Amino acid sequence: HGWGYGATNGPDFWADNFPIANGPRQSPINIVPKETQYDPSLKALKLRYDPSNAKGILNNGHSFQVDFVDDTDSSTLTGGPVSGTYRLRQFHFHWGGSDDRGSEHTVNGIKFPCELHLVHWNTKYPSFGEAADKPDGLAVVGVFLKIGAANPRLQKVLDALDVIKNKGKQTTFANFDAKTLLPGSLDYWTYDGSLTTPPLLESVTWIVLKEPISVSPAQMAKFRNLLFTGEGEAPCCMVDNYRPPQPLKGRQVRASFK
Ligand SMILES: NS(O)(O)c1ccc(OCc2cn(-c3ccccc3)nn2)cc1
Ligand SMILES: [Zn+2]
Repeated sequence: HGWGYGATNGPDFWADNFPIANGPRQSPINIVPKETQYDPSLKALKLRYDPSNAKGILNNGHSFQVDFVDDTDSSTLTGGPVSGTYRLRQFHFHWGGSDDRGSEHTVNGIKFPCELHLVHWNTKYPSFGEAADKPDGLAVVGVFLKIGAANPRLQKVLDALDVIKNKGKQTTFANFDAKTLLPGSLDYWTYDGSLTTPPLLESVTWIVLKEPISVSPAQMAKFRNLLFTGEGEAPCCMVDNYRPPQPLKGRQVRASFK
């Protein structure tokens, strides 16, 4: 049976098939703001997303993701801690079975109910797959979701979930502006890390935004209606699909803000 988030295939078992799980630059981490270092040389993050690049929405059995056409430089990340141009490939979320947990990164040990990941790959490589195992191959922007007022920007995504309830289901998802999911401030923390799911490749420059966006309890309930399981299998709710924080192992976390 493949990796997952269950009692017999969850994060504590991943090292069996993916020994890099115990590597030197694993993600997520707990961010302790007082131990981060403000770096005045860090540039402002520049995110330019073209809504027409949105392609589809897929339940991949671990989360759901919105995939983007990434054969041109029309949806990119530049500036921030990276050099060069990174293309938006997909975004997805991690969330808990209740509002007290669900994020992968934590801040002073605090868990948020949900965390959004916008996944980009370095165009110095020919494709996502080629970039995915290079130390500077990927850049993921992490955005915390905090319980509050319903977030209208999430609604189009949440309304699509009913038709992708089961693992392997997908549907078209056109004309979506991922920029609408970003908070007002692009202040960020950044550190060198990894994919937070197998294959756990140590290829990610993490860019975690300080300001959360809002999500309501009713909207969180919609995430929890998804299933890890395929049609015809005993249904298992897609919840708690987050890896806990990993050892920092001497890494420095830099802040783009004072
Ligand atoms: N949660 S997260 O944002 O850290 C995150 C982001 C992206 C992920 O991609 C997994 C993956 C790797 N590959 C792959 C394909 C071809 C060659 C090598 C790898 N395909 N999917 C996993 C976790
Ligand atoms: Zn993720």
